[in-house]
Amino acid sequence: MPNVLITGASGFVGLALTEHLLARGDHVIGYDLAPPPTAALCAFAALPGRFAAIGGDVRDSEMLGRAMRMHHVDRVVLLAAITADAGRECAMPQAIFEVNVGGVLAALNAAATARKPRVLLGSSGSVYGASGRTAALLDEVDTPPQPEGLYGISKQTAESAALRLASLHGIDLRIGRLGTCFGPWESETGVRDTLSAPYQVLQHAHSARAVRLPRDSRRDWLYVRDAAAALTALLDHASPTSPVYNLAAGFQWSMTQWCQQVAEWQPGFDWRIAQPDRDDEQANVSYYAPYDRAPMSIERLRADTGFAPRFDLPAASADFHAWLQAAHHV
Ligand SMILES: O=C(O)[C@H]1O[C@H](OP(=O)(O)OP(=O)(O)OC[C@H]2O[C@@H](n3ccc(=O)[nH]c3=O)[C@H](O)[C@@H]2O)[C@H](O)[C@@H](O)[C@@H]1O
Repeated sequence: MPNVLITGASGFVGLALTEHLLARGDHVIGYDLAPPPTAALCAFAALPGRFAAIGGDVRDSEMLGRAMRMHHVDRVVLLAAITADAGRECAMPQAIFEVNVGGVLAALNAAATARKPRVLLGSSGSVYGASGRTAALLDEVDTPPQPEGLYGISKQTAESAALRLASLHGIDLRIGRLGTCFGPWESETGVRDTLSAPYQVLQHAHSARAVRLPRDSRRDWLYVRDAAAALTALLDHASPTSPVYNLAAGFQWSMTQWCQQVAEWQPGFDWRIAQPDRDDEQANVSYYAPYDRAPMSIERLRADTGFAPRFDLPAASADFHAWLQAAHHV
């Protein structure tokens, strides 16, 4: 069974990927500043794979190298990130680059001191930036990356810098641009400034607060269990035809459809699109941007790995609801 080191393993996508890999018997070494939540440790203990957590700084190349050598790591997935909003961009611009770019370079240098494991860099659809306003479909070849925020800029920089360093070291590097995830294990990690809109709606619903959407909004929401499967498909692939892949859903649905799903679980759930002319009604769900980003193409991923998402909206909704109930979140 492969030994997989995951940076950012205590985060939203990191926990989902760890669970997915442990379920098939991989050994996972979670490397993160923060410890995994207790609920995740309990879930991991019931799975066939072995899990070990290391508390460490992602910028510390020596410590990463020691962890890779000690655990005979054959695969590395880089998910540690600061997902910044405008406030954090102003407050700590350097830290965003130190972690999102510096942490990636530190891990690649560490990998060069170990058995040169295969490396998968978790990048982001945010690298497309302004292209998302105009393109019909965000494609790895045809769509120019035009990141607008420091987060997207740092991710694009990480992609280019990682490709250069991996080539110098002779390391097998793959890059997966993640779509916008929702689902189990999402929480406020303190370094992710905008929680997904589906999660915000759930938080309001569970606190018996009415939801007022800023507008209806369509997006190619990616259920995090599909994100974990897509990352795994790219990680497993013997010889990808390209270094960069979109990891996305391939279909869209709207936030009003999500509210309808939540209303099925929670009778009496009060939601609507905010009507500012009615008593100055304010929206209480924040979207990432004032426009709907174009969906990401998954044709390259589908053609090369055979990946197909398992969770359309009804399937994701049913699975998420069952998970929330089992975890006593509802
Ligand atoms: O969709 C995306 O764009 C992003 O999705 C995920 O990010 P996510 O899991 O949603 O973020 P968090 O839930 O905040 O997890 C990040 C983790 O990194 C860790 N981290 C962050 C910063 C740091 O310096 N060190 C460190 O270990 C945090 O403790 C946290 O556990 C991926 O991890 C990112 O690489 C990806 O770019």
